[in-house]
Amino acid sequence: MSGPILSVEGLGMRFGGFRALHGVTASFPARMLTSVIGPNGAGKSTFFNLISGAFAPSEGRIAFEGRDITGTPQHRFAALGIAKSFQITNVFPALTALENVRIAAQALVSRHDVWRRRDELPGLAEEARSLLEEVGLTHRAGAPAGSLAHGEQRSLEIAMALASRPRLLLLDEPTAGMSPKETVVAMELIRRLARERTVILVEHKMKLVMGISDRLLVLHHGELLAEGAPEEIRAHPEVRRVYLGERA
Ligand SMILES: Nc1ncnc2c1ncn2[C@@H]1O[C@H](COP(=O)(O)OP(=O)(O)OP(=O)(O)O)[C@@H](O)[C@H]1O
Repeated sequence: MSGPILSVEGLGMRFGGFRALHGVTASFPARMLTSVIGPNGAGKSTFFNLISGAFAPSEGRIAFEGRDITGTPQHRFAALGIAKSFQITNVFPALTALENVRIAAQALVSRHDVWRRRDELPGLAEEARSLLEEVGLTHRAGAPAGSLAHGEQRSLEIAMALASRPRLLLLDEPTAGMSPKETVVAMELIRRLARERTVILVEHKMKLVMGISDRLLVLHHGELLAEGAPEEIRAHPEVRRVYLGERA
């Protein structure tokens, strides 16, 4: 097994006097799918916002590939090799699926090539097509993004996140609002994506991620309650008590 791609030490976040997250120390192995789960209010979104740079932590450190990135502004994350896809649908509805991905890819390339017309940048259309293929949307390339089904739009957002060629992909409740059928497709996609890169997934529904995760972290009341392989988490008495509740 290779070393951790991301590690957090004593990570914490306060909102005014309220401690939403406290003392979380954990490592995320490279090329694995780790899910961060926990009941309502456990601190999952706060944790996601800290490791994706949306908030600077009130306490603790974050290291990416051995480098301290604590407090790095969010707009620098893509250049570091970290991308995220949000719960909120984030596509340009009037543009085609392909154009949406091409724009995401352009945003990175054109930063280094400001004099050229953006639509002339070489290789971008091909790059966008291969990203659409990776998320299973080739057949929808020419469709306006706004006409895609909800699940397809979420896959499109993932393709846009992949445009920065991240080594670490962060996903916040990627199946929120999906039908059961769309959820199955999304889970298969995420599992496939995790073969090529590291994925950290934040999810409320434990059952959903048990089958696809290599490892799980369980948060409860803002603290790390447990971590381990799915079978360890499933059998963990504290997790069963706080999370599975009625079946404990
Ligand atoms: N901006 C904020 N200001 C004040 N309190 C906050 C803020 N964001 C989160 N909290 C509180 O911090 C705690 C953890 O919230 P968080 O959203 O991280 O949990 P969660 O595990 O994602 O929950 P859920 O599954 O319900 O989305 C909650 O009690 C929440 O009310």
